[in-house]
Amino acid sequence: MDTSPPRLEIKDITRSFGGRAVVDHVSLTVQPGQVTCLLGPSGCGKSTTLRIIAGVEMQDSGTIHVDGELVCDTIFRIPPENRSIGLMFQDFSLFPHLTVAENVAFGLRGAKAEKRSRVIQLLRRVDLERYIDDYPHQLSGGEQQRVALVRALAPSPKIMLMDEPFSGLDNRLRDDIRDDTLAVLKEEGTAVLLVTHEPDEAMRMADEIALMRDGKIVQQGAPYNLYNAPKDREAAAFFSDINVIRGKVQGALTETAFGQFLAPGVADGASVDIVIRPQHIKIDFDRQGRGPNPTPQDGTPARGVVERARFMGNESLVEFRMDFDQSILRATIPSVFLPKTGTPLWLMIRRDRCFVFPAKG
Ligand SMILES: Nc1ncnc2c1ncn2[C@@H]1O[C@H](COP(=O)(O)OP(=O)(O)OP(=O)(O)O)[C@@H](O)[C@H]1O
Repeated sequence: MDTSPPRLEIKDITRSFGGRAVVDHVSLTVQPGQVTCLLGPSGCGKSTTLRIIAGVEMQDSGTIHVDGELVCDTIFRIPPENRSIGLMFQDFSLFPHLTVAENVAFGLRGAKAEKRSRVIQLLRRVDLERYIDDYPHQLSGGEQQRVALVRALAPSPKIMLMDEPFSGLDNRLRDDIRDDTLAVLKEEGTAVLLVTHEPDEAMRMADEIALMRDGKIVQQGAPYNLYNAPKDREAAAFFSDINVIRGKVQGALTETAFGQFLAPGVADGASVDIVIRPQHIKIDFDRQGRGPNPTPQDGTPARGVVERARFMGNESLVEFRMDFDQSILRATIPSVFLPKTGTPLWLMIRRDRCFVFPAKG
């Protein structure tokens, strides 16, 4: 078993502005070669956490360790430039008056020949060696971003902090650059803490996601754990559109139009939200009112009438007005399926893919 300390460890970090805890007892660790994403909505405190680790913002309490050594508490503080931390932001601001080579070499110390060889090695790695003597304005946005990446990596930082580094790039370019960036960071063995508000980006990049809300980390784990076992309704909703069916609990069960659902540990009379993602709703035909033949796993079917159907590219999104309470439920189907408005259809929900949470409010 590896007993070496984490590359980055922050413990119980808190920071308040005007009496409001913007970062509220945040703890996390990142191992070498691991990418951890701090994921959360705008304003939840992600960037402030990153700025504290970088050393440009002071925490009110808590500690930061790198490879087991104290970097910062409320008394002792290693200055930002000595923390072996690379930074990469959305606004990647290369120096316009310096060539690509000079930009990449900017944070490097040592002999000229040595620096040049590290610059060439890195530019070759991101397939940009041919631009070595060009100026940033001669490069596309994606190329500039790759130069910014290798500039940050040039001094071989132990940790890379990235704040929405890809949000300035257009969609298709972004996927390629994300994958390239990830490959380079893994190869260099850098520990990465990446801030993003986009769940897709976090799922694509992260070994581990720390989901943040109102200054706190509410759930932490591998992307599939957060997606498949969200802690609450909001965590489920952060990763995809959701449908919510509310029910009252009696004897640890709740009765709905889709049949009974288990609600263990919830008191009699309390309400629960049954959360189901649109891709886990099954659709069947009406067959002149005879309806479907559900399997035990599908549970009881409930009838709805198509409100509207749209083709989304790789799936169709169908909205139903449900007979039982006139609420709207949304289902996605991975093909072209565009029933006419007013068509009666039956819906079943995949019980193994439902989440039951105590209702709030
Ligand atoms: N220096 C400061 N003084 C006062 N308030 C601040 C300061 N820095 C951040 N805040 C506030 O703290 C909250 C969290 O900001 P932060 O930038 O960390 O959030 P974020 O999750 O990174 O959001 P975004 O994705 O929009 O950048 C915001 O409400 C912000 O206005």
